[in-house]
Amino acid sequence: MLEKKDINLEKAVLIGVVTKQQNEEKSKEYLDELEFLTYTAGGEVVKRFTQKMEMPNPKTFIGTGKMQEVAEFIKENEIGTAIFDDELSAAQERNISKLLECKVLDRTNLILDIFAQRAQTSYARTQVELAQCEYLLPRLKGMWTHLERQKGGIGMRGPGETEIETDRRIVRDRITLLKDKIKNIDRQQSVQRGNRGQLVRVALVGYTNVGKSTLMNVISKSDVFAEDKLFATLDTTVRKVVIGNLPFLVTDTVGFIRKLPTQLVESFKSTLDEVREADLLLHVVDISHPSFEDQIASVNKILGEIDSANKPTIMVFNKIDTYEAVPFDDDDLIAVRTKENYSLEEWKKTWMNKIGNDAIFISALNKENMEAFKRRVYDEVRDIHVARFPYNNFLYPDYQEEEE
Ligand SMILES: Nc1nc2c(ncn2[C@@H]2O[C@H](COP(=O)(O)OP(=O)(O)OP(=O)(O)O)[C@@H](O)[C@H]2O)c(=O)[nH]1
Ligand SMILES: [Mg+2]
Repeated sequence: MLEKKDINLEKAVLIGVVTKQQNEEKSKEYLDELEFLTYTAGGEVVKRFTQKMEMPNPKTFIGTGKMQEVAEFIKENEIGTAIFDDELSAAQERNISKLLECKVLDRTNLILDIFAQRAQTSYARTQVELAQCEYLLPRLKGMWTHLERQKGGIGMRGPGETEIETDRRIVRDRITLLKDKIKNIDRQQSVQRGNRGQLVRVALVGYTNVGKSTLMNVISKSDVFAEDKLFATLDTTVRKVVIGNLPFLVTDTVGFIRKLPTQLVESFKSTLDEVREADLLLHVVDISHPSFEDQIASVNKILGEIDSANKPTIMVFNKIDTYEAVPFDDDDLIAVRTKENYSLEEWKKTWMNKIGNDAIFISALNKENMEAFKRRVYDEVRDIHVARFPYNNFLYPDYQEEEE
């Protein structure tokens, strides 16, 4: 078994950079998200360090002066973990560990660990372990080179090499085994999927924590786990839903995140098949989140990676109950009105207006606007259904409000 990194992060510091591509505001947003990830993993952020630089330092991520400052803070405040807001190379991790003398994690580590903690079924656990192995494999060499150097000299190179090779082989064998295991489960699942027949399939997709599972529970009267932490859902749930007299299947699945580690996208491929095989996507967005537009872009990018970018999609803007515009001071003649000052009505007139019918505004929590949502989904599902079974067209008249 692969050893799971023990993350008992009571006290952590975050370290990020401000670069040309990533201004102060963006950097703050990213660190906010990193803090939420840390909290989800079970940690508490005591302090954030940022440094302005052209680009991250290839040896130590941030500069040595700044690193000294971090090291002192860590010592004085008995910090157990330093978390970097990007993927560190093996060499960077090694160098930094020496300087900081505490556990050093990067964004990918953190996400992998949350997935490991949250995986409930053996299927999810297998997929996470595969991602961990894939993350580890290219780093094994780095883990050993400094030992080799210490041993050094003639005649010592052999054993060092052998150890790396042995370790690599163990991890590679494990990867093969895990892939086989996943393939077996996939085979069983595709049989199950075959049994579901020809019903239209709708998949809930979106950034993590936007309310997919909450919406799933509302429309299918089911009880999927929803929580105000990241990646509450790892396993896929499929429910049969009936609107009007029209039955279809709805899938709730894992949420996406900016820079989702590629190893995870790879190993969750079969979970994501549910999305790939769907007839219609409901792209759920948390409109109350300050960077919801970036989140939409991240989700679209991942949808592209799994060949699902061009599916019929309804944008579901959720959490309208907590949407709050930053108040704009009309008397301030210097201030420029920006997106964060937009009211919901102003937002609706932006690019959202262009997608017209395909934008729905709801609160899954308070069940606001659910009738409009149901009508829109019904119409779309009916069109797909009718195209598939032209002969029972007459069965599905236009949507009529359900009597409560
Ligand atoms: N205010 C408000 N909160 C909501 C709404 N919908 C969901 N939430 C809350 O948002 C948090 C996340 O909800 P989930 O349904 O778990 O989100 P998810 O998209 O399934 O998240 P992952 O499974 O982690 O990807 C929970 O605390 C919900 O109660 C809403 O319409 N308004
Ligand atoms: Mg969920």
